[in-house]
Amino acid sequence: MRLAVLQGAGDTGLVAVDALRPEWDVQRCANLNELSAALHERTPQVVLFRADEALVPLESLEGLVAGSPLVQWIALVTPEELEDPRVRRLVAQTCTDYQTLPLDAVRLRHTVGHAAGMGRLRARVMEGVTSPSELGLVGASPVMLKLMRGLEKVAAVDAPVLVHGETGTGKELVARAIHARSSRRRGPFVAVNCGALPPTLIHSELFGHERGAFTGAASRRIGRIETARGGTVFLDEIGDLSAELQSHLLRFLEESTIERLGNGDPIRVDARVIAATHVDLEGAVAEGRFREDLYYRLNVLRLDTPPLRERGDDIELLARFFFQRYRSESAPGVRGFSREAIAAMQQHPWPGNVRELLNRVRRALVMSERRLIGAADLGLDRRARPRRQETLERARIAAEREAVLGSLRANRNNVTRAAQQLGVSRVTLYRLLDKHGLRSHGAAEAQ
Ligand SMILES: Nc1ncnc2c1ncn2[C@@H]1O[C@H](COP(=O)(O)OP(=O)(O)OP(=O)(O)O)[C@@H](O)[C@H]1O
Repeated sequence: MRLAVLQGAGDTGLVAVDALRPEWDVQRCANLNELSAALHERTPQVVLFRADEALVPLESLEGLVAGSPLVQWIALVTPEELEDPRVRRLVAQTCTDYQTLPLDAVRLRHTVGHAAGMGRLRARVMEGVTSPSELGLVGASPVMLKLMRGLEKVAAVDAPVLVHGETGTGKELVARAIHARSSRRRGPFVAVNCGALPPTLIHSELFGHERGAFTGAASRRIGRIETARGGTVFLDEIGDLSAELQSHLLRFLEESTIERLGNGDPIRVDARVIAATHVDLEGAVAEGRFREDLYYRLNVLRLDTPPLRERGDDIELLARFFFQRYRSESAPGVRGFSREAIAAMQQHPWPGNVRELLNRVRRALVMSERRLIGAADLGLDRRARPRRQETLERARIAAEREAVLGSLRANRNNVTRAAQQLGVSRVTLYRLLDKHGLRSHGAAEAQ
């Protein structure tokens, strides 16, 4: 069995670790980079680490733990270190067990053996469920694990898939993961954003055209669906396709043939379609904007990417993951997130989902001037955000403006009559007109 040890500064008690040999194949890691490499290359079942801030920022360590859900982590701590609430949290929330220093060889052997057993048990529970990180997806929340299970199932078959979810929830990442786990993984993965191109261009983008098919078509062009031959084509924002393109796509799904613009001959193409949408396609069908037959054809295998606000602790996991990924862009010395920043992230509604989180963390990495990224660095400082009272205030101002405008309209811009109707003096009404920038409405001139 394999064991990795992240050594601490001035470590004592490593004799006890060495005593685990030869039953355990022990690898010593001098720093976080070495441990990270060991996790990828040798996949140890158990990691022993010193919760030693001098060696490694605890936040960074948490990020590493998050990325290796099937490894059992055992903290080696002094009783004093356990007095630090951050150490306590790390141990309680992420570790299988802990040992107090100085190490006792017998107790250590028992603990790592027990952790290895726990690891096997956990692996069996997770059987058939690929860990999100293995797919490039970070997350351990129940909604993400459900998505993973669905992803495994759809990857095993070859039918079209519909991925539905709010913007920035990882639909493309999910599509890539399906492709990577499918029998087509050696073929190409071609992504097209159907909403990003004007209707005139999207036709030839998807299906290609022959030379001279339209003015400006100087040469033949192979469409993206054809380019995905043997692989997967990912059609993002499928709800934006025109009626004509919807029928071409339906034909492709039913007959596996396409026609290039300017040439009526059907061309056989073997490519799997994964479509994505952030809009409710059922609604679009009801309104006649999306073909019902195409919808049913796509909706056979459907996955929903959950909004970030429903992923609980994944928010923190993802933040630490992005922190690690973009760390090199940061000012030196930035070591993690403050507790206030974590709390602000938990409370934020994340309308832009994972993409928004990624952007906020990246920006904070560049902007932060302190050791720990604060809520303000993430743009989530509650003091800087409008408070509820101010929102109410804005609503009152809007209502006031509406009332003034309505009364002026009803009284054909006669200020005297409007003032009477509103129950204020003319002077007050003029003040209100100035306040709301309504003098230009012609009201002031009308008496
Ligand atoms: N679970 C995750 N783990 C790690 N990175 C993620 C995860 N989900 C999304 N991301 C990252 O967030 C960004 C947005 O993801 P992606 O482009 O897949 O979202 P989308 O739902 O397809 O967005 P849109 O609706 O705007 O097309 C990408 O940089 C992606 O790598």
